[in-house]
Amino acid sequence: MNPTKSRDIPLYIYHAGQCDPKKCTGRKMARFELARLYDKISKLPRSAILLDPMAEKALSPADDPKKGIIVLDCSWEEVERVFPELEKLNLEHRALPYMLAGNPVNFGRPFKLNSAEAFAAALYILGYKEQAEKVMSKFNWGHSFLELNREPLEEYATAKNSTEIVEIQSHYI
Ligand SMILES: C[S@@+](CC[C@H](N)C(=O)[O-])C[C@H]1O[C@@H](n2cnc3c(N)ncnc32)[C@H](O)[C@@H]1O
Repeated sequence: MNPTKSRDIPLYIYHAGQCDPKKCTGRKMARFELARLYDKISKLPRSAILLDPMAEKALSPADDPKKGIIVLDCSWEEVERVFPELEKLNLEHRALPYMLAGNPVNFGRPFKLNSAEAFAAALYILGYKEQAEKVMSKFNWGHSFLELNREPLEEYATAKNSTEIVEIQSHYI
């Protein structure tokens, strides 16, 4: 049993200004006041968790999200160029384990989540399931992302640490 945690975790987006504003999930989250949007790296909070697909360590329930979670909203073609710009901030870089995108742009593609999916997945793994559902409720495909990944998400949420996350992930890849 892994009860859901009640207080919401602060969510931050560094917006690199590379996406189509009409399709951008980060901008939509900001409009609904579910996340704060920044266009300057210097304004981002320190000691938060940065969701980084290239990080060596996987996110796990052992991570402390109280200082918040940051997503870098940029084009997938630019991730290798933009992520190093955030190195100087001393953030906790974490990769999300194997999950499938549920959004129409990348439906069914492993690991390539959009910003809203990345937040929802991280919140779910960290035990903030209600907040994860709230984020996904603003998108008409949001429910399908959670349904598609419900089984691994439930398992990831029971892991003790990053090593266990990688072990669980190996059953899905
Ligand atoms: C590259 S942007 C693309 C945003 C997209 N244009 C949108 O409208 O949502 C997605 C961001 O979500 C986070 N993310 C996505 N998949 C991830 C993964 N497998 N591990 C860690 N972070 C991930 C990263 O912060 C990544 O930069």
